[in-house]
Amino acid sequence: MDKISDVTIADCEKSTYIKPLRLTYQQNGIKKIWDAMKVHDSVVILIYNVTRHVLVFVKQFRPAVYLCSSKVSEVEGQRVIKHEENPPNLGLTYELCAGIVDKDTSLEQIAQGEVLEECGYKVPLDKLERMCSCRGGVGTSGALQTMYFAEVTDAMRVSQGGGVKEEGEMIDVVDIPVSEAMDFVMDDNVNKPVGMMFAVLWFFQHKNKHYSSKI
Ligand SMILES: Nc1ncnc2c1ncn2[C@@H]1O[C@H](COP(=O)(O)OP(=O)(O)O[C@H]2O[C@H](CO)[C@@H](O)[C@H](O)[C@H]2O)[C@@H](O)[C@H]1O
Ligand SMILES: [Mg+2]
Repeated sequence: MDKISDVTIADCEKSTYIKPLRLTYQQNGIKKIWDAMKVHDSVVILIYNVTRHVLVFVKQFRPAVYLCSSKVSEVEGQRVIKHEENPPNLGLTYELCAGIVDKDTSLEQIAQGEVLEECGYKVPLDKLERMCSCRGGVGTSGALQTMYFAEVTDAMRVSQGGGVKEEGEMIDVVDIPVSEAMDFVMDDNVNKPVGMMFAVLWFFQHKNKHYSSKI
């Protein structure tokens, strides 16, 4: 379990990752205001390890999830989250391997890099199958998320993954047997984004019959 401590909260003045903006516009002649946020587009990858018939997910501490689930206190005029009262697992999530689109390369190349960095599998570009794309956070950001499927084998595992250490990433790779995947994504006690649930359903719809017949 990650040790989280000394959590303070401040307004976000300037960020590389998010930019809050206010739009004014007219809709059918009615004046309106909407507060929106510019964030990076992203890629996510559902990884299926055919050697062991497991789906490969990542587990990490997500500060935004921790913030949403925690009680914020004030200590000497400073907003804080007391880790003694708000256990770090409130912010732990299970997700698909994912990354933001912050480089000027193809989405497939970004996806390939994330699978290697986060999960340790070296996947050829032509093994990345585009699943679909969708909009995230339609009320606030509306960023585009492109989803891929990658079939991997144990032989393609070249490292433990875990994220880019120099960037401070701390990611656990979690294998879930296909036979347990539905129960896992439907478990309300497991924090996860909706995209992960969709991807598992997609897997059962489009892939699992094909693999089951080979076992
Ligand atoms: N807001 C922030 N504040 C500070 N540092 C930040 C930050 N956002 C990113 N970073 C830094 O940039 C790194 C980028 O990480 P990734 O490219 O793996 O994207 P991530 O998986 O977080 O989000 C992707 O995957 C998740 C899960 O699907 C999607 O919700 C999301 O839109 C998508 O970008 C992080 O490790 C962190 O160092
Ligand atoms: Mg990531």
